[in-house]
Amino acid sequence: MASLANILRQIAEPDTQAAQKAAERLDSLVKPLGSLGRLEQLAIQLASIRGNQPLHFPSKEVLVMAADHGVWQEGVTPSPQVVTAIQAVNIVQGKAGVSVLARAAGAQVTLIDCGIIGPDIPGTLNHKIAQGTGNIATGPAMTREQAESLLIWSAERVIAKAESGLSLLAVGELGMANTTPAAAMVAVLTGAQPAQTVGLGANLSPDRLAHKISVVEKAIAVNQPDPSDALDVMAKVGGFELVAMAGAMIGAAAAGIPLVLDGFLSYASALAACQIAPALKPYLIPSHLSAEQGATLALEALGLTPYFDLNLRLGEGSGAALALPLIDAACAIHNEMATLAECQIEL
Ligand SMILES: O=C(O)c1ccc[n+]([C@@H]2O[C@H](COP(=O)([O-])O)[C@@H](O)[C@H]2O)c1
Ligand SMILES: Cc1cc2nc[nH]c2cc1C
Repeated sequence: MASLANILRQIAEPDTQAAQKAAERLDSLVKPLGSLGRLEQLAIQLASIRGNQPLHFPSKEVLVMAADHGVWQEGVTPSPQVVTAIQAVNIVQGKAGVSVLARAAGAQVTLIDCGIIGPDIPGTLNHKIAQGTGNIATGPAMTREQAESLLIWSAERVIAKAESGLSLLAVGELGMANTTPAAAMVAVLTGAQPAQTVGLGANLSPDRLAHKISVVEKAIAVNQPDPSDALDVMAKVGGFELVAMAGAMIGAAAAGIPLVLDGFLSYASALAACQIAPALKPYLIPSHLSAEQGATLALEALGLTPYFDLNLRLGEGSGAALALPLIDAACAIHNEMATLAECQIEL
């Protein structure tokens, strides 16, 4: 296993010349200057990541990280814990929201079991760290060693996939109760109060919100995570799938491929990943604004503006999968539109 420092060293700055070339090409196309709005900025960002390679993403993966959470015991979610295992099966069998949306976008779905309670699940990639995390309301989610080795394992897997042809990665997650550790991570990493980062998750009854906030406050008080040490924050108040997503982000940047974010849980992971590796930021592509309370705060802390807001809060990578056609569209305008000159238009 490589060291984290070694992986971080592989993250290159995006290619400013390629970005400049793409910007010039977009300005020459048969349209009023800038009229394709943020699609143009997206094409420029993608070009800066692709460098000399054609602006095209033939091989896309939606990577779903899944695990269970000890804090489920605190009554912070209405979902039975076994839904994590059941829905993992649905995802790999092509029946879940993310499966359908990824299929429509021409992307493959991979589900990594980082710690789902129960036996190994056929069709998933098994990397169980434990049968769920520790309960963050009473102690750490995992050890620092577990967090670091999972982060590195996840980054290395993405690097290996990119070496065998993967050109674009979208992340997603699955884990009953995981909006609780994610809210704790976002609070600690941004300095916000838990009351600003805790939301209703997957339909928690609003009269249980105050309890969920108190669980996050307790998790922070009991574990005392160090806000300047994202690995400490993830180990103490995070979750296996949240660490694995952060690792995938680091791996994508190290491999020079774009990484599409999903919802609130991916924002929490991105905040941690960006603290560990600030150089990965230019590789991140937001998709949607999650409906979870705290989503705007987390995205603002990341300095990212989402591309769409459909009131989604499914997770699984569903919003990230929905952004893939937008990415193809940004490439297509850059590659296929005629120029003003070809059409004898002078502006
Ligand atoms: O993606 C989001 O923004 C999002 C917001 C709320 C809930 N979820 C999904 O719902 C589960 C967590 O919700 P909860 O209420 O059990 O903490 C987990 O499996 C997530 O994929 C996802
Ligand atoms: C059915 C179901 C599917 C999910 N997918 C992500 N979180 C979920 C929570 C539930 C309850």
